[in-house]
Amino acid sequence: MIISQEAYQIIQQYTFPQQNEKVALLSSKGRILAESITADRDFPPFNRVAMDGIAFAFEGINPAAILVEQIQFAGETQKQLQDTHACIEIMTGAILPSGCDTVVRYEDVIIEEIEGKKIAKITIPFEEITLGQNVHRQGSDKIARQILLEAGIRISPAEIAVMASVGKQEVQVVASPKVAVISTGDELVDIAVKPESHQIRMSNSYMLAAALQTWNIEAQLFHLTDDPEVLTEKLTQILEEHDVILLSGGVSAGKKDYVPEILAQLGVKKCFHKVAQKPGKPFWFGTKDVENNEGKKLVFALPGNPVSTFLCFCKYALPVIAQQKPKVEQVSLAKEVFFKPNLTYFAPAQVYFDNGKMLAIPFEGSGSADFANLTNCDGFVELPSEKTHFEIGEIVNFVRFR
Ligand SMILES: Nc1nc2c(c(=O)[nH]1)N[C@H]1C(S)=C(S)[C@@H](COP(=O)(O)OP(=O)(O)OC[C@H]3O[C@@H](n4cnc5c(N)ncnc54)[C@H](O)[C@@H]3O)O[C@H]1N2
Ligand code: MOO
Ligand SMILES: [Mg+2]
Repeated sequence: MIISQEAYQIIQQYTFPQQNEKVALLSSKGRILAESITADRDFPPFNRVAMDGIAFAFEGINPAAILVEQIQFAGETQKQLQDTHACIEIMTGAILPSGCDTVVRYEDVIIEEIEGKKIAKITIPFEEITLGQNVHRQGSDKIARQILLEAGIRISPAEIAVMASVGKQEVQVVASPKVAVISTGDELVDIAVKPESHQIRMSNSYMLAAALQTWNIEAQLFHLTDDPEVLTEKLTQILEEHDVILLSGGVSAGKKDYVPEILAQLGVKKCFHKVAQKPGKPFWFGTKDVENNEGKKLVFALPGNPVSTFLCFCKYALPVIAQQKPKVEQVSLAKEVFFKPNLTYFAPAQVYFDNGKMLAIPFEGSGSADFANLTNCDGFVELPSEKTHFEIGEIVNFVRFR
């Protein structure tokens, strides 16, 4: 049996077989960028006016009387200032007219009709105006051919905006793994079936598929009975067709817990079986080589008790599947916990903010089969194995699922 930190380290060494794919810009949200994105033109691409008002040449202007020559709207081609002492009315987003270098906003100007001419007068002290104000200079943010986004970053709406602005309609991203979620067990029926008194509906598959969906990863769902022939035949095929396999159930000490043995027979190399933790002690993990790829097929055989399944998925599997190192969150315990066994204890907990501090109330429920208890919780507090009493105010790690 290995400790939780070791199990985590072992799994993080691996990646599923890496491939890239091209997707429509909007479908790239949440994915990992597999190409670098360069600026096709300067940012902004022209001297962009930043305030509605008047534009003029700063040098030699008479703030008390400035002739308004015309208006330059956003989206119009660039206009030209004729008289260096005059101005052009200007709108935010317009290109700065040639001959102008400074913009004063409408709030600081009065424009009057005098003898059929429009005359602007600046109403604030001229010392408050600076040369070039309210002009977002061409190339002041980024310059053409500069790299805007490096390959390897995760795409959020901010990156989508940058890519849209350089005209990227399709984006090269790292392909999501092909994931199989497999429930095992003779006692399980699908949710469409009314269970007999000795049966239960399978909930683990739906829990895992839903968790993957939040990362835009689609999973194919399977149910296999506790029959060595069925397991062998189906797992052979599933292993061929998928990069990541998430099994639940059949990994403990039961007479029909065949999963580890059959995976080994199918060439999945065991990395470990059993982790010194509660829940999820019987967790099994292995890998299978893939030809011409550094990545490996990753097989997570999760213990069947739903809280164990979910903890092992959140703590160990999701970071590699989503290729996202979890943010290390720490919380302060708001309730004391006693836990005797020499195991890392992942206790379900609800978190809330108080005075800028994140507090966690452990909701231990009635154990690793009590998955309804998770609906009150946001994640698991990670309580180290070295201690048996965890006091109020103690700072511990938090594995978040909500
Ligand atoms: N003699 C021992 N017995 C058990 C040990 C042990 O160390 N020695 N470990 C216990 C622990 S801890 C766990 S966790 C479970 C893990 O068991 P398995 O991985 O073999 O899972 P199953 O036996 O197939 O099922 C356990 C439990 O979970 C329910 N289950 C399974 N799949 C689903 C599903 N898809 N949806 C909902 N519920 C599911 C299943 O009906 C069982 O009740 O073993 C202990 N035993
Ligand atoms: O891992 Mo088991 O979940 O302790 O019941
Ligand atoms: Mg079992």
